[in-house]
Amino acid sequence: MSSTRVAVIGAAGRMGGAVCGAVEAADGLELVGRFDAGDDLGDLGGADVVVEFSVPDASPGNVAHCVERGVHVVVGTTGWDEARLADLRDRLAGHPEVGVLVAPNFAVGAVLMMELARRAAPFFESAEVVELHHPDKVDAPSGTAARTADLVGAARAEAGCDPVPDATTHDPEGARGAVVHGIPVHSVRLRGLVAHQEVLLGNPGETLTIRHDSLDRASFMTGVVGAVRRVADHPGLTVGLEHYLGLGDA
Ligand SMILES: NC(=O)c1ccc[n+]([C@@H]2O[C@H](COP(=O)([O-])OP(=O)(O)OC[C@H]3O[C@@H](n4cnc5c(N)ncnc54)[C@H](O)[C@@H]3O)[C@@H](O)[C@H]2O)c1
Ligand SMILES: O=C(O)C1=N[C@H](C(=O)O)CCC1
Repeated sequence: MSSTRVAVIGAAGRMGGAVCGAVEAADGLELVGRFDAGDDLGDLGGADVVVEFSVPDASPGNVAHCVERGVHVVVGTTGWDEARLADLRDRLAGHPEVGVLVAPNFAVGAVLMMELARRAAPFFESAEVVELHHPDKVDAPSGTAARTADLVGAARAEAGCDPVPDATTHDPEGARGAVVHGIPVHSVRLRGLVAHQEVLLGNPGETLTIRHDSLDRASFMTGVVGAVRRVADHPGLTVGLEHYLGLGDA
């Protein structure tokens, strides 16, 4: 059987570099292109699948370039809000054979953390998300935290839960953090960290904390390589690796 040709966009970055190594080490995958800022993407090195880990403002244009050329894309870059996803869905309608996976986190433990939080949140009065990352990260809150808050907020709304209780009336410094889908989200940036998150759930007399730690970028590689192998079998847009793992809603 012939190998799958893979190109990486953002190849000079922390994730892109790790992905290039993982692709080179994987059976049945061949690394045919490394692209970074300022490069002409051209024919993408003849790739069947592109892995895209760049920056939020560049990612939609890079993905559009791939889709227009009929190339499947595995996207790890953050910043894919509803408006950007809607534009991508429209673009894919003209290329129904192309598969694109947009996943805020490729670590299996993080995927399970989000799924467990989604299921648990309607059983608790309070829910908050704390994400902790290395200080070279440019976006806040993290894509994982935003997605977690979205999933938790939607599950609570569907179950008819009240808003999370919060008596704060005076917060001149914004200490209560961002609010995503009704869920407070707090971002820590600390030298020494990689990528970590806690989902805090509370009821009278009890709390439940669901925590995930990526201690090394190796944690993302099994998910990325698995997605490269599967993306052609999932035409259209898929948001979240859980859908490739048999978890989550359709
Ligand atoms: N989904 C996941 O599992 C996961 C895991 C880690 C990081 N991320 C996300 O991946 C992205 C990259 O993270 P990182 O730590 O590798 O960042 P990084 O800054 O190390 O790498 C980003 C790379 O993108 C390049 N770049 C900038 N503009 C570009 C353009 N127009 N076209 C092509 N490349 C361009 C930069 O030069 C750089 O080499 C971030 O959005 C981050 O949040 C996602
Ligand atoms: O290191 C990063 O940057 C990460 N970004 C993703 C996010 O924003 O959720 C995934 C975790 C690591």
